[in-house]
Formats: sequence, structure tokens, C-alpha cells
Amino acid sequence: MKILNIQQIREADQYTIENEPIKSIDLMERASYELFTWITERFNNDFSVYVLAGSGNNGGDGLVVARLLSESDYKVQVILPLGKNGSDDFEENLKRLKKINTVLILEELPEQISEKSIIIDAIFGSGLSRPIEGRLADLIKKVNNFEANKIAIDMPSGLFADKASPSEIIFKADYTLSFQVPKLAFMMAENQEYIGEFEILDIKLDKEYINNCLSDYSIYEVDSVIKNRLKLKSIAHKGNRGRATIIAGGYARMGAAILAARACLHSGIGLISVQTCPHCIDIVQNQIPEALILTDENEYVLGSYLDYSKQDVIVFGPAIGFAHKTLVLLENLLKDYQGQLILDADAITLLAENRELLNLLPEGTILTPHHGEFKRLVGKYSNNFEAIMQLKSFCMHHKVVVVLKGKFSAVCNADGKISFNPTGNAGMAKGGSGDLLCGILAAIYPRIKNSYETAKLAVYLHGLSGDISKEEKGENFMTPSIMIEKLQSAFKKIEN
Ligand SMILES: NC(=O)C1=CN([C@@H]2O[C@H](COP(=O)(O)OP(=O)(O)OC[C@H]3O[C@@H](n4cnc5c(N)ncnc54)[C@H](O)[C@@H]3O)[C@@H](O)[C@H]2O)[C@@H](O)CC1
Ligand SMILES: [K+]
Repeated sequence: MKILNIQQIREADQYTIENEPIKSIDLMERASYELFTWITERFNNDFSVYVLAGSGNNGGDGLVVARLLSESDYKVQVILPLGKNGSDDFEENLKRLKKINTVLILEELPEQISEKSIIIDAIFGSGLSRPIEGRLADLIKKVNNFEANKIAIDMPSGLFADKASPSEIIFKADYTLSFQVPKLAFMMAENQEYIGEFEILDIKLDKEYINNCLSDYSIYEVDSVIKNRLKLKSIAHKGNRGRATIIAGGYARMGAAILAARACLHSGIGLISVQTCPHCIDIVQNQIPEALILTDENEYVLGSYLDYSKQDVIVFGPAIGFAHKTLVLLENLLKDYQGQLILDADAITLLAENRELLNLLPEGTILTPHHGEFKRLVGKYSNNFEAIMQLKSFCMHHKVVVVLKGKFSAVCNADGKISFNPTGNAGMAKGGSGDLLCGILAAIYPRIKNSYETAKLAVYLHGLSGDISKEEKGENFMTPSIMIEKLQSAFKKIEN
């Protein structure tokens, strides 16, 4: 699903108004009817409704919703903190609201409201142009302390759509009901406490116009052509389903390699090899009898460059440490290995600390840093909008694909396009979770044969197995090992 900026959304509104054609007040009615339907499907009319309506078109939407809910016998009260003069459609809807005469217009929000209330934020939407201050700021702080159900129309008031929000005076919504396309701000971790869950309502803006809008940002949806590449051909044998090698861990740290190898195996790889030091061979063989062992000549760390000529893909990095021999192995892989490289965890720190290696990164290498590791690569940033800019320039400069892990993990291609991943949850934030992602990436790359498409689908499947684990086992109990088991359902889900 494409993410558009405010300017593009405004143009799409205008195009629809002129070409459908539809009057702007009727488009407002249509948008608000979707809001009304969403609300009435989830809250019955035992809930009292408070609508905070600004004086622009976001406020206009709020007034329409107030009218529609009142006509469905909800008790609705409206507060107009910016007064009664505003945009044409706002003023017309205020007239219509007064005509039905069942909605109370309050001067102030009461000091106490029952938990069985809904507060609808229609103060500002996409027209917010500066931070909220003064009386309005006090109102937002007050509302944020109430225990009611809070719904923001289009955007939580105070939040900027396309850039970092400079102030923390922002309505804290449980639900944000936005129109037609998501906004970039919805993808940023620091904004989640204001946005709550977001839903995109179809208000029937011109589809073709939106399809033609150019955007570097989107939310991932499984692509059926790519997904079909995962299907095994009837002539499949272990050799043509891909060969992957995991180079991870070291003495007393082989868990990372085992998790990655298991995830890889359960994601369809044909042959999996694990490079281990001599002391660790038994552990690996006991844990994954399917794995071939590549024996490193070093006793405690991994550092031998072995024969990888038949390997389609190598995962290098999880828990591998920072020994000089390991660094040399990484350098040799960057120089000589001809297959697909997936670099994670300590490999990324090694790159950051030995920056000359960055110039050796083969085109299309997949790197999977979390924010801490990514900052080591690109320097500090103070919000996710800055992180996204750094991500783009890093990928374009080095011609690589980076998965920046977190809430809505951002997968960035070498051309600067960014796809945000919608699956996953906080229960996945446990040691070992990233190792699984490496395994999934390695398993599906040989069939998909495109770094960006592989990364998007692998991150999606990884999150999906996390969501299924959460649903069945709960956020606290779930573990990376459980997630490996749930890969079974994750694959089935995308196959259907
Ligand atoms: N035809 C359309 O364009 C549609 C627009 N819709 C709604 O219209 C909204 C956008 O409406 P508007 O462009 O009127 O913008 P808003 O309703 O978000 O607010 C704009 C007004 O607020 C003022 N303002 C901005 N920041 C302020 C601040 N910090 N303190 C005080 N005043 C401030 C602006 O000067 C302007 O007068 C969308 O978010 C959406 O809810 C929907 O009705 C769907 C159709
Ligand atoms: K709003």
C-alpha cells in the first residue's frame, strides 16, 4: 500500500472533486460516513460521544460524524475550541448540525467524563502547520489524561504527517482513522503512542490518480508473483532448492547459528551447512542433524575461509564476535565470495569499526541492523524521519539492501525505495529473534533471486510467525524457538 505525502493527498482530493466530479462537501460526507460506520460497528449507543472539532475540514469531518451519530441515537456533545468560523465546509456542517437540534455544543470539556465515553479528535488533520500552543495545548493535555476511548480523525492533532513533530503536545489516540492512504508519520516508532492502531478508510478518491502518484514509501503487501517463486517445482531435489551456509557464533555461542540454521531449514532450504569450531561440532550435530558441518580450524572463534563455491547464500555475523581472524574472514568473503551475502549483528559492528570494508560490499548484499547497529554505521539520529533519510542514502551509496529492524521494520532498496513491514509485535524482542530472520532470508533468497524482494518477504514471514506465536502463546511466553515452529502456519497463511 502506497504512502503519500500531504501535498499528494490534497491533490488526489482535488482531482477527485473535479473529475468524479463530487462537491467537496459531499466528499466530506462520504469520508465521514466511513468514520461513522467504523465507530458504530465497534461502539454501541450506550457510549457518550464528545467531538472536539477545529475550524478546518478536519473539524468539518468531526461535525458530520457528530450529526450522523446523533441521528443513530448516540448522546453527542461537541466542543469548538477554535470557534464557530472556519472553512466553508466546516461552517455549512455546523449549520446542518444545529438544524437537527439534538447535539449539545459545550463551551468547555467537562472536568470528569465516564470511561464509557468516546472522545473524537477532529481539531487538526493534515492542515496542521505549527506546534499546538496555549489553550489548545491545555485541552489536549487534559484529554490525554482521560480514560475514555479516543479516536483521531485522519491524524492525531499535533502530529505532523511528513516530518518529525517538534512538540509532545499531541492527542493520544487509541485509534487513528485515516483516509485512503497511510502517512509516513504512522511508520515511526516514536509516534506509536499517539497513533494507537491505525485504520485506512476507503473514501473512494480516484484510484488511477493515486496509482500514478510517485512515492518512495509503501507498506508491504505480499506480492503473488514473488510468492509463487517459493513454490517447489516437482523436479525439486536438495541441490536445486538452494544451499546456505551459516557462519555465526563461536565457542559457547553456537545458539545463534543453531537458531538461524533451524529457521533456514524450516523455510525451505535444500542444504544447510554450519561452520563451527572443532569443539562445537557435537552440539550442532545434536541440535540439527540435517546440517552439514564445515569445520573451522580455529578452536574458539570462526576465522577460516573454507570452500564456499557451491553455496548460494552465506549468513555471516550473529554472535560471531570481533576477533581479528573473524574480521579477516569477513574481508575475504567481501572480496572473494561470489554468492549472496547476508550480514547481521557483529558483522555490522565490524563494518562500522573498519570502514574501509564498506567499499567492498558486493552490490545487493543484505544487511539487517537494529537501530543501535545502524547508528554505528551512519552516526547518531534523533528521530525516525532522520533514520529513514540516513537509510536511503546509505543504501543508494553502497548499492545494498538494508533491513532496519524495529516496529514497522524498514526495508530499503539500493534505489532508495522503502517498504515498511506491517507484521510483528513486541513479544519478538528477545535474543535470538534476529537469528531467525537471517535463516529465513537465506532460505528464500535462492528461489526469489532478488535481494529487495527476498528481504521484504522474509521480514513479513518473520513478523507473521511472531504474530501467530503471540496469538497462540502470548507475548511473554513466546520465544524464537516457538517462532520457528510457527513458521509452518506463516508459510501456509501466505500460500492461501
Ligand atoms: N476534500 C478534502 O480535502 C478532504 C479533506 N478531509 C479532511 O480535511 C482535513 C484537512 O483539512 P484542512 O486543510 O482544512 O486542515 P485542518 O482541518 O487540519 O486545519 C487547518 C486549519 O488549522 C490552522 N492551524 C494549523 N496549525 C495550527 C495550530 N498549531 N494552531 C492553530 N491553528 C492551526 C490552519 O491555519 C487552518 O486554518 C483532513 O485532515 C481531513 O480530515 C476529509 O474531509 C476528506 C476530504
Ligand atoms: K484529528
